Amino acid sequence: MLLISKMKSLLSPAFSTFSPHHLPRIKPFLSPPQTLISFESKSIQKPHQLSLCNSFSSIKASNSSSLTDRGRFSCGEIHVICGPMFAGKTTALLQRVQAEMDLGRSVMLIKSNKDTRYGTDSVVTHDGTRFPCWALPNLSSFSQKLGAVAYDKLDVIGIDEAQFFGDLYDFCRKAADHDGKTVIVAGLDGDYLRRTFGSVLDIVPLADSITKLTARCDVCGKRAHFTLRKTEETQTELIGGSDVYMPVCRQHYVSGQVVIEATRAVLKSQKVFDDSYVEGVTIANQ
Ligand SMILES: Nc1ncnc2c1ncn2[C@@H]1O[C@H](COP(=O)(O)OP(=O)(O)O)[C@@H](O)[C@H]1O
Ligand SMILES: Cc1cn([C@H]2C[C@H](O)[C@@H](COP(=O)(O)O)O2)c(=O)[nH]c1=O
Ligand SMILES: [Zn+2]
Repeated sequence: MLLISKMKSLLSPAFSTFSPHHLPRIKPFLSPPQTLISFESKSIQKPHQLSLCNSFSSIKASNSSSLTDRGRFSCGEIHVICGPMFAGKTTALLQRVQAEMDLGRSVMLIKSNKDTRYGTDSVVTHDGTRFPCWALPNLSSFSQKLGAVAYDKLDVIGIDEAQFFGDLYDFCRKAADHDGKTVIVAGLDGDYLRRTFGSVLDIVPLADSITKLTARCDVCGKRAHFTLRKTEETQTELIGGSDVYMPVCRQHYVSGQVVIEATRAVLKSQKVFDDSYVEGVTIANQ
């Protein structure tokens, strides 16, 4: 009974779901990443966090690595923004990050260094809005690169192109559960074949909220849930924009895949033919 009543006292009101539509429009930033960290800013504890945090504060007090240098344990959160390409995932991430900054929270943005389309110092949306970031090969290097003191003072970590980070699960779990960070993750849930992409879906069980956004089908204008690859390449990871990919509805994904797979097959058999022709010519010339 005691245990049940203690558990009840730990339960806070239901978490509100993050909806990017309720967030203010962001202003583009052109300053270097360091300016995103406001060391003077106070971390804001939302009411729904208080009972849980306070209940654990005595346990956490014995574990100095769980305490911020502001002298108290702060609960973290994980919010996932997923969907196909061109759905506005990066836009929503930047809006959320801007909203956190407006609340005086210190923020840093990370993206994968695999995507160098717009350089390595900014997250850039498809319509050109920019925000300074660090481009990293993995997430585990982040706190070390930032340094323990700066990491401790950081409230919010935004991650773009999350599908490219193999260590996403471990990073998010530690950052939210142990280090008290709010982690906002944007990434593709599926690849061009609609297979799960990287670890984005693995963090769903860890998350406070999941937002799946949709784009507009490039063919018919209906809601697009999928990304069609227009080229013959078949590797999972292939950096590109509208030159390589288009957002499509289910109907146009299915019909588009038929056409593209047939084209890929023709190009492949053509390549086999060309290669054997070149080989034959080479042998004949020897
Ligand atoms: N088919 C498209 N090709 C190019 N740009 C598009 C297309 N559809 C939408 N966009 C633009 O992309 C913006 C969303 O960009 P972004 O937030 O970077 O999306 P995501 O991160 O989901 O790929 C939209 O506001 C729109 O201006
Ligand atoms: C579908 C798909 C996409 N990619 C790459 C293409 C882009 O570089 C990024 C997605 O960027 P966005 O911000 O979501 O527009 O991922 C890939 O490598 N493989 C795929 O199957
Ligand atoms: Zn369509």
